[in-house]
Amino acid sequence: MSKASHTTSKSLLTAEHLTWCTDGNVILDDINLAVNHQSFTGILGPNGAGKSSLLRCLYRFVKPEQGVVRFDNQDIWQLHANDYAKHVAVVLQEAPSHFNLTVYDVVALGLIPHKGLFSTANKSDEEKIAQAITQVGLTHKVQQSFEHLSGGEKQRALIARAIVQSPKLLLMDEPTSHLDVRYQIQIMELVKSLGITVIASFHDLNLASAMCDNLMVLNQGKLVVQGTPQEVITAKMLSDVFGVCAHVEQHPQHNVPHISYYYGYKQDDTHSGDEHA
Ligand SMILES: Nc1ncnc2c1ncn2[C@@H]1O[C@H](COP(=O)(O)OP(=O)(O)OP(=O)(O)O)[C@@H](O)[C@H]1O
Repeated sequence: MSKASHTTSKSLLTAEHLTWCTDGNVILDDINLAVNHQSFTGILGPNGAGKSSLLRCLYRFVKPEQGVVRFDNQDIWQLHANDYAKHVAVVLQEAPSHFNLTVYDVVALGLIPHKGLFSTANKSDEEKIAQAITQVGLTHKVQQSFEHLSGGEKQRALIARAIVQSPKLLLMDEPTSHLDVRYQIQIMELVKSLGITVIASFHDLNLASAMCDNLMVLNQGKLVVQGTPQEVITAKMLSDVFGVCAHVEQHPQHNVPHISYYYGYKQDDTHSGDEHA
């Protein structure tokens, strides 16, 4: 279990001593992290731990009080906003309002950082948009109003928009929160297959374990554990950070940690039966 990160030339994104406060409270407390090119990083942690706040600092929505975030070795606050937007796509928990826009229109918005607001899509752009819509399984909804999609369909449309943007870095805040189990797996495998760098927050720890190369666990604004799923997903971490009792074993298909939660346990039962603890 590693508690420190090491910045290397393989890092696309780094944060050093990142601290963000609001209303007199420290929300992110001296975070250090390094995310390698083409890796898939999961951010875990209990409600209120600071996952969304960290993502907001990484996509330049809020400016930290202290510390620096670097993208390709450049301080993100020294970059022109549009230059950063060309390389970084964001999929948030709450779908933005896109009144009167069809699914096609919303997915096409992914072109704006590259082409500007008023340019029209060419043939290759149109093919890219159509392919992304197919990849997320929304071909039958292409002319439907975005506002009338279900929560999961909106999430998939926004992931298609991110695919069209062709970013180097994709940041996602609980990207599977509205997806049924088939689309949770399918969409995460699609995102993984893009070969880009991904950072996503998860509440589904088994999904994160199966999909991510690296995991970072936040607790009360601090980055308390980081490493591979094997290093991070242990009964001790689940007890210490989430306050739950669980058994961790290897997933039968691909040997990553797989959690079974115990219900109605007494505190003394924690850590029972887990060789990873
Ligand atoms: N703009 C803000 N003003 C005041 N408090 C904030 C603000 N943004 C975040 N917080 C507080 O910071 C803490 C972390 O919030 P954040 O949304 O980052 O947590 P999270 O780990 O994403 O939680 P969840 O799993 O519930 O989505 C919370 O206590 C929240 O109330």
